[in-house]
Amino acid sequence: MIPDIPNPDSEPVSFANDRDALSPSFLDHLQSTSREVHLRVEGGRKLHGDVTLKASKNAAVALLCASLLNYGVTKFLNFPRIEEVTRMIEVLESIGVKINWRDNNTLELRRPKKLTLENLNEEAARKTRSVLMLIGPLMHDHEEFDIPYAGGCKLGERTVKPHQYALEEFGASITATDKRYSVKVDKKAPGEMTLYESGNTVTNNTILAAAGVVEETFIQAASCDYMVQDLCYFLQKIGIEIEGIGTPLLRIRGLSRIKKNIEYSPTEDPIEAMFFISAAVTTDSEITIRRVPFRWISLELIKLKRMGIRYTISSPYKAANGHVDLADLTIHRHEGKLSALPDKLHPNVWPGLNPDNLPYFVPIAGIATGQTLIHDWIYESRAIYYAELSKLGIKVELLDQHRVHVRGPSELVKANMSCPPALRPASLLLIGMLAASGVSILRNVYVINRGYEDLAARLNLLGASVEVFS
Ligand SMILES: CC(=O)N[C@H]1[C@@H](OP(=O)(O)OP(=O)(O)OC[C@H]2O[C@@H](n3ccc(=O)[nH]c3=O)[C@H](O)[C@@H]2O)O[C@H](CO)[C@@H](O)[C@@H]1O
Ligand SMILES: C=C(OP(=O)(O)O)C(=O)O
Repeated sequence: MIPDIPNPDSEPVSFANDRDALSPSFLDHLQSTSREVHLRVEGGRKLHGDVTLKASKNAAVALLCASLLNYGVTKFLNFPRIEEVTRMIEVLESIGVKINWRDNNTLELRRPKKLTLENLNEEAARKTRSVLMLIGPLMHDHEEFDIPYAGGCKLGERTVKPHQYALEEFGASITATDKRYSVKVDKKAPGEMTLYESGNTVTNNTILAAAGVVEETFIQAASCDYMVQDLCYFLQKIGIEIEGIGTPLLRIRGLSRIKKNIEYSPTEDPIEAMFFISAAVTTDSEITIRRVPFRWISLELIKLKRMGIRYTISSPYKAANGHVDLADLTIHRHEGKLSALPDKLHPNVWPGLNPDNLPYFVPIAGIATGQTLIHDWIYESRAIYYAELSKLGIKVELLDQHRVHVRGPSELVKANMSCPPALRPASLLLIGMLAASGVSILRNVYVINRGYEDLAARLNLLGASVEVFS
């Protein structure tokens, strides 16, 4: 019988009505971090010039967990210096991994023979959902261990069941005791298995478990999203056989021990690309975004084109990992000639519209003529945060906890606001503030810094005026 394990994210998000959900005191209450860094945004400026994308948070955290499989030196190039990576580094260092930044974006890691799991930094671990992906690699050399409840964006209930069910196939039994997952391992090879959900972190966890099994594992209903592909390319480089990358059917033949000195460059972030696209469109600016993994946002680009956004794409070239096609994307000015899509916008697992890119359509819809229905079915309460944009003048009507109507065109106005405890919704406020004339204040931006490196400086190079203060 499968033990029922509680989900830490099932706790706090239940809203009596929209007004409760949007009140500043409620948001302040939800804000969990003590690192108080704020932004002062002088908005209403046109952006210009070009910006180069960084690698993604979501591949980076999976790669950090994967580095535990390697007893040699793992060197990651082009690695993002973001809060989420810092939290995972704190966790890995606390269990004995030697980690150094060799230069600004080169990270070197070497695990010890024996990890000191009893010293695991719980405070850092509880701030990220990615610690769940430690279970897959740790299963290979530990029969019993604990992982604290995972954190991450607060978006309503986020299930951990798929992780439990998938890892059970490899012989892990996971129970919850005192805000921790206790894992007991009696290792076995599942052969063929099907994931309970095609989630990204669960797919990565399963791949990391399969990477230590010498028999072939055939995984069905795998996520084929970008961070899964990046993880697979890294694992291939350290000697794991993987077939089916970019498809829901993965065949993996692992190794019992890996000791290699290896270098790997994760791919540029398709979600950061969408952040800059949304910033350019909302401020009606022309900018060039360099190193865009454009095939990972092809559906997003088609939707934008149908709304009237004009863009040009350079000839493709390869990412540093030699696998992913990149191009430079120029977003042209629309001069107010955008129209709402007649059909609803909704996310899906790849190759659908990326769940983390959906939010960036809210400000865009806000300046387009007409009404857009945005249906965020993936998360239980992320749509509630979209209504925060109404404080910046965008007409967002919350229909229920998953759906909003956005009516445009709107004139954006300055505001003084706190970040909600979710990365993409918080970054929407920054986009709105860039477009609103006058000085806006965005308080406590830790949640944005979880996923984007040096955003204020990079926006300022594009002609924005964003000052960081604490
Ligand atoms: C570190 C990392 O990579 N985080 C990403 C990852 O989180 P992660 O993979 O952890 O996402 P979750 O497991 O929380 O899944 C997100 C939501 O989608 C639902 N769901 C997912 C798959 C599915 O086939 N059916 C389904 O209903 C889940 O029940 C959950 O409510 O994927 C999310 C969805 O793209 C992204 O927002 C996160 O940025
Ligand atoms: C939901 C997100 O992240 P996480 O899974 O790390 O909470 C996100 O990156 O938008």
